[in-house]
Amino acid sequence: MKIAILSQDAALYSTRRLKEAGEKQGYQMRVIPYLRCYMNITSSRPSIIFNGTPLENFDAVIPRIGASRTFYGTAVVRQFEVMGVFSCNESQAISRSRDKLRCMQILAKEGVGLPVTGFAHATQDIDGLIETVGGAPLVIKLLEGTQGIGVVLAETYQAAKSVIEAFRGLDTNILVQEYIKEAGGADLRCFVVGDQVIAAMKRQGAKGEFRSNLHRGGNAEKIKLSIDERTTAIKAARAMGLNVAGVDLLRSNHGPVVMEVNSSPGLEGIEKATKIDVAGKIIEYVVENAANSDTKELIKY
Ligand SMILES: Nc1ncnc2c1ncn2[C@@H]1O[C@H](COP(=O)(O)OP(=O)(O)OP(=O)(O)O)[C@@H](O)[C@H]1O
Ligand SMILES: [Mg+2]
Ligand SMILES: [Mg+2]
Repeated sequence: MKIAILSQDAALYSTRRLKEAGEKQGYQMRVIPYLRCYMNITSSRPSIIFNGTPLENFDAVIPRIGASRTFYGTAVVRQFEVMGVFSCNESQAISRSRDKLRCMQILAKEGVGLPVTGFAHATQDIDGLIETVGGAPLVIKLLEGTQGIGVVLAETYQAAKSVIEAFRGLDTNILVQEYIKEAGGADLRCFVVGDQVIAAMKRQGAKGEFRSNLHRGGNAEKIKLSIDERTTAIKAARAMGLNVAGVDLLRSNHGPVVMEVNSSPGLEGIEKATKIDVAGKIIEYVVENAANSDTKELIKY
């Protein structure tokens, strides 16, 4: 079996581990920097060309598309799909999950627990927006933020109002969210492969920090999930149509709530915290499903 890892950087921990795990299981692994591929999209025999040579005879692809590369990255994944190659996450599902708002709308519709959340751009009715999520304290987020940057805790009504006004001046999209104080500055990363959570860790923010991001000085440890947490993570991944997903949960008074579903979850933090061979489990899933899939019959792009 021949498997392509679509990744811009062969030296990244996740890319290296997937390649290594695949080779260890006896498969032919190749890292393809997708931005350097071009495609013949009109031919009746669709192809992808890399370094002057068509990429042929692949049985499966594992997309590791960077957040800022979603458009071109998903186009390459889609091209593999029209060529009949199995992708462990479909291009459609990756695009869907990259839009945080779309993600929450889908999860809400599917009955997955979420923090009470409002979404706004330039509302004049700031009081109404604050009331929607039950008043202060509340969390305000820039939709485009990452690694905890652009996530603000407003403890009082006045602070919330000032921050929303300031963000409104930036002409940007904002999320206003119920503050889950009882989470105690921690979140749970549930790593879903197929219909199972194969590894889970708890990330705890630095002292006095409500954001648990490892980039903000948090630390991670292995954790055992409750059945409710496990079910929520699996349901969230399924609602998004993702076979491999990192689902982030908060432990709230009203049960587990989903903050985010990631379609290219990193392997380093979770493998180091749990000592689980996550890369190996992804390869096993890919091999089993590439063999059984008949992607040629499906129209799913
Ligand atoms: N409503 C909330 N209540 C309590 N804590 C929260 C809430 N929202 C976010 N946090 C904390 O802040 C951290 C960062 O928030 P979030 O994950 O939404 O943004 P981000 O990490 O910047 O975005 P991304 O995950 O897309 O990179 C979370 O991991 C969590 O610990
Ligand atoms: Mg986050
Ligand atoms: Mg994220």
